[in-house]
Amino acid sequence: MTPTPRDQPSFSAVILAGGYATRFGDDDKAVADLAGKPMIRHVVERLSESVDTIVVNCRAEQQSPIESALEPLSGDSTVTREFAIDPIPDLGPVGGIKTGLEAVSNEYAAVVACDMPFCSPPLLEELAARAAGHDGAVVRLEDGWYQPTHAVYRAQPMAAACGAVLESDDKRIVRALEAIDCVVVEENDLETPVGSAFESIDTKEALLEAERRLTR
Ligand SMILES: Nc1nc2c(ncn2[C@@H]2O[C@H](COP(=O)(O)OP(=O)(O)OP(=O)(O)O)[C@@H](O)[C@H]2O)c(=O)[nH]1
Repeated sequence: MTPTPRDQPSFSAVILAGGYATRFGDDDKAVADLAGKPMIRHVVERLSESVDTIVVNCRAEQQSPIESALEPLSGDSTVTREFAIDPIPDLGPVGGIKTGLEAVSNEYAAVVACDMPFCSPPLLEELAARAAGHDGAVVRLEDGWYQPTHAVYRAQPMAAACGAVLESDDKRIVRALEAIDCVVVEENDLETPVGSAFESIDTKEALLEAERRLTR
């Protein structure tokens, strides 16, 4: 049965902004300019439609530039922003998800990558509704790939699963998804249009292409 909005638990958001963005070059893609605003700001502004608490996960030296990129945020003064700094950098997205979710006080949280400027609050709301009573909801695309960095999780079990994965030999995020009660939503079963929600900006070329679309 399709979940109704009434079933949707309130949720926080974690933005993953760590890592070294090797495909992007020397710059930090989180604060790279996209159509006149830092990329992470696109993500924060979108998520502010659906959540009242945003946890930004990054390395210690990224915090100050990201804070600058997010100030002042117009019209979202009700959104609380916190930072969750990776105790060990470069553990990959699994490490970032663990650190970010451990800082969340809500039972559920959306996890979104900082390089997904077209992330979709309505889609995350659908995933939150589908996750209700479970440990998470993640989309599987037609090509079989999961979209774990535009998903909703119950914070505590997913953080623990990520911790266990980091301790194991197989550090793939799919192992954490298998360890929790995660609802897998096939792309074709989604009620919300996906649009470009899952598009990640990994290179300078992708940034220019996204800029062209945003400014035309
Ligand atoms: N906290 C944390 N986040 C990470 C780490 N690696 C990647 N991420 C985040 O996970 C998301 C997906 O990252 P990827 O594109 O797979 O990796 P990346 O490091 O950003 O880029 P590449 O080096 O080009 O693969 C992005 O939001 C990154 O900010 C990490 O080591 N720690």
